Amino acid sequence: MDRGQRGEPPASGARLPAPSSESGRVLSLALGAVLVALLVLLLAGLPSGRGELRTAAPPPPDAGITPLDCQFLLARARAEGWRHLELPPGRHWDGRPLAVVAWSPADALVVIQHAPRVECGSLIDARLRDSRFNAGVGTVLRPLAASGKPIEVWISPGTWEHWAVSVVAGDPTALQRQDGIRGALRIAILTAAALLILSAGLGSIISNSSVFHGHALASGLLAIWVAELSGVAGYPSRWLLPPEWSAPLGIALLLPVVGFAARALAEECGTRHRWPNLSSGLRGAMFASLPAALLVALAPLAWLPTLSRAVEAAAAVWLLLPLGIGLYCLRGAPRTAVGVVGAVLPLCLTLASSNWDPPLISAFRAEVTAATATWMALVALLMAARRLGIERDDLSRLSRLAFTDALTGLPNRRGAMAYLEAREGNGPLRAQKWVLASLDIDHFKQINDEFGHARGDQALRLFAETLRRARRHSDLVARVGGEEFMIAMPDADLAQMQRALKTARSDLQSSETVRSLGFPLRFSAGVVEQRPGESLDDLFEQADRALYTAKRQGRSRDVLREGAGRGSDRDRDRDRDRDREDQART
Ligand SMILES: Nc1nc2c(ncn2[C@@H]2O[C@H](COP(=O)(O)OP(=O)(O)OP(=O)(O)O)[C@@H](O)[C@H]2O)c(=O)[nH]1
Repeated sequence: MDRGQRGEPPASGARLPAPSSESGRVLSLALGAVLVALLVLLLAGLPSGRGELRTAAPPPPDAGITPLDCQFLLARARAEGWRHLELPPGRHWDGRPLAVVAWSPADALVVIQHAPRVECGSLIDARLRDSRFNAGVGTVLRPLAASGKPIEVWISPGTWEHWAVSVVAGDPTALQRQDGIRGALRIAILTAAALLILSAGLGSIISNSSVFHGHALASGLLAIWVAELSGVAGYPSRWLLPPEWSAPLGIALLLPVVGFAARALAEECGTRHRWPNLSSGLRGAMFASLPAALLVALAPLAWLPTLSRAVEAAAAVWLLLPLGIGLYCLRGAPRTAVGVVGAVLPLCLTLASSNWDPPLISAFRAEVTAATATWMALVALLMAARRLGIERDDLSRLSRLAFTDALTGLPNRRGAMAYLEAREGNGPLRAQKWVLASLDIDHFKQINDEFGHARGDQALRLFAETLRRARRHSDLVARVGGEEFMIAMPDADLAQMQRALKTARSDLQSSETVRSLGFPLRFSAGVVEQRPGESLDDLFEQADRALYTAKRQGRSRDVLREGAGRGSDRDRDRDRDRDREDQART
């Protein structure tokens, strides 16, 4: 018998198995809800298919719109040499009503002139000036087919110059529809970003993991960036940041958004283990993106056009890293690789396309950029939730293994202690009192020596099975040492324990399987009932002492504890010596 272990206090570091991937599941559900909400919003935001033309309405009186002197602006545009476009007759108009709309994520003044009519507005408050167009400065003209004069559009130099203001002319109904889609898209993307913050925040609270804290912060920055980029931050009046911050932040926040996602996605491919230096570099770049964004936001306005190009180029190149890492891990972890590449590629292409401006992206540039960045953040969060779920499951499996005895499948000493400690707390499973039996197979060494270790193992398994059958459903049976077992009965009395032990003994005697082992399987037991105020440590020690007594008295019996006090070390040493003598005689 491995007695040394008997008197030890329960392992204080014993932990219950970790919870399963609950937080991962909650997050997946939350993100699923994000996608559904997006779809619903998009459908609800689309203009109706009846093709009705929205009519112009005066701006609401409380909108704070200062009237613009369009003639003055026209003179200024000519004098300052604003960007000038001409829509000549014939190709663009033929006498039917014609809509002309200018839009851009950045603010700019737009003057639309078809002599003698002049319309003007700024892109920021355009939607308040003309209710027919929500996402840009527009007007509806009815130019005479015979008129030889072109429609002229003047655009002031903007802060995001390479995001050229798009000017479209055509059927008013079609253009209003496009304008409606644009507005719906902007709101849907912003809603997705807001829901991302909620999901990541929820993940932070549930898991208390730094991974989700980071995602929550990045989602917050993403939402501000999307709101500014899409112009939703100025609708119906500015609600997020003062207008002078719109362009600087719309440019600068791309850096941390990309920096965080690049690092998070690269980590999904196990970068930290494979290329620790690269991982540290990405981490450093992620943190550096915050002060870099601040510097860009504080830079003089005149620098912004150049900085805007530089930021987008840097972001596109930066994203090549997770893209490359994702492609590299295609072989080892194809699912993760598809996730990483699928997350990064759309934004990468969108940013890179600013150099050749394909028409579709050009027309919806702000929306496509915001949507692809939100998509990247969404997939990064989903992947993190999935990975954390898998890690938790693995941990849970590992701790189950650590708490279980491999030979018999019973809880081991650590598992038993964790279980008993958990039931000592104030939870609903709290037991008022325990009855404990310490069991030890008699002369097991002899069995091993005579019949071999394999037969010994078989005997241990049979013994465990017999105890399992003899216990009540609520009782704990554990293998706490080599041939040492334990039965713990919550809220029971001594008689119940004695009955269970009696059942086990008679089962062992009558069992054909045990007989086939070729030797009898007997055990000794020390039984104790917990007294008020008695700790589990004390209870174990008392059960231990009772077991020694049972061994000393000739084995194959149960001994209830005698007296209430704890035995002295001298008593125990004396018992041990006597026991050794017994063994030698046997
Ligand atoms: N087959 C097998 N034997 C084990 C296992 N774990 C411990 N043992 C053996 O169990 C025996 C325990 O011997 P002792 O502690 O001397 O106890 P005992 O022979 O049962 O004597 P008493 O307890 O006094 O009746 C040792 O020979 C150990 O090698 C196991 O997993 N499988």
